[in-house]
Amino acid sequence: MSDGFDVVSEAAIGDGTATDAYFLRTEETLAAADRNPRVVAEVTQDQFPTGEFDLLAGMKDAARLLEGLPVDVDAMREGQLFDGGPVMRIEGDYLDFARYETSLLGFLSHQSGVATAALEARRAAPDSSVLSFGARHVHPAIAPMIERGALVAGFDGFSHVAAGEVLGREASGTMPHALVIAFGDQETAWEAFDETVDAEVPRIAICDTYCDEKDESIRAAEALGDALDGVRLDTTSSRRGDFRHIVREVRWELDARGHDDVEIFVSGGLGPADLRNLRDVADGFGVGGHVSNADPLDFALDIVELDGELVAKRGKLSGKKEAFRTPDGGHHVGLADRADPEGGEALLEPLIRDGEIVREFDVDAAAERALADAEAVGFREG
Ligand SMILES: O=P(O)(O)OC[C@H]1C[C@H](OP(=O)(O)OP(=O)(O)O)[C@H](O)[C@@H]1O
Ligand SMILES: [Zn+2]
Repeated sequence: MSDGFDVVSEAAIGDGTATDAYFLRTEETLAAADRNPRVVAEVTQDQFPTGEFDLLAGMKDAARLLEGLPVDVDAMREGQLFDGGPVMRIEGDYLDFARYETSLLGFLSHQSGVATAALEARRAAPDSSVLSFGARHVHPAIAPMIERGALVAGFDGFSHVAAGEVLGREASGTMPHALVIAFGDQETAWEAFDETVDAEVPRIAICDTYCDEKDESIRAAEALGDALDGVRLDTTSSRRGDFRHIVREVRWELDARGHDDVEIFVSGGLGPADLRNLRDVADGFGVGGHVSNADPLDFALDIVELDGELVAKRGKLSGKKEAFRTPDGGHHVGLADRADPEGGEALLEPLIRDGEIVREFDVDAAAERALADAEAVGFREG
């Protein structure tokens, strides 16, 4: 039992002991029978298209996990939207990768679920600044995964500092209600923040701690003057009412007093519908739980060829398959050794050859792909 935090180590993930016990028993049993068949195994969520697209993420860690194993892997690129069929295909001797199934599916399922939810929010306010704020809702060890999933979906930033160190990005944010409470009043807290925090950090005052949002926003503008970059309204649900009307009132009162340049950021329980409702009156959003609490997707790993023979358990499709994207944004599944009758392009590309990763990973490129593909397929519109 560890005397540190109850988190799985990178070493356990890397050596494959971050796995379900039955895979180690499977290894033992096959090895004792001297069986180690050559297989093709596919990572799939739905065997056939369902009409609903999801966003693929988590591929960097998945590739890192399989790196060095004597397998060949083909996979879709991160940022690809998909609807049915394989997102990854592994070819090799089964015992060379069997134990990695648990972490492989965990890496892909969780970050893809997060990225898919983040894409819903991103597309709800395409011209606004949208930050991932939800790290507090989840186990700290997975904060980098959450924040990376948000970046793959095109989010503008995130709040978790240590995740930023892992991802090589600066975390950002505003100020908590605790700062106002700890100083005893709003002006003292706002002024202390302005006097203390690095000048590069935007001055965005939380303006809903004790008084009405209009009142505190005007006071923040009067207290900080030109130093104020924005106000954040995080109106608690018991007071929220018509949040859109509140934001418009604050905008009106700031502009009426010459503070047109003070931006309005909103946060607190926001989902895609809220962003659609507020995107023309607010300048930016902090989205937490909608992204961080997203359900993982439901990927499974299935053996579909065994020593060259077609195999599949009930409910799955045998044979090496391909996912195709047709020019009209359609997505369908076919056998990999046959041309696509509808002229679609194959989406799986080399990821690992002889144990070596043959692909770069870039979240900005993934985000570009995600936003373009979401447009092409009409991702969850309306
Ligand atoms: O609701 P979500 O979308 O999950 O986003 C997390 C909320 C919670 C938190 O507010 P508070 O709990 O008031 O904390 P703070 O004072 O730090 O803003 C933060 O400011 C976000 O608004
Ligand atoms: Zn708060």
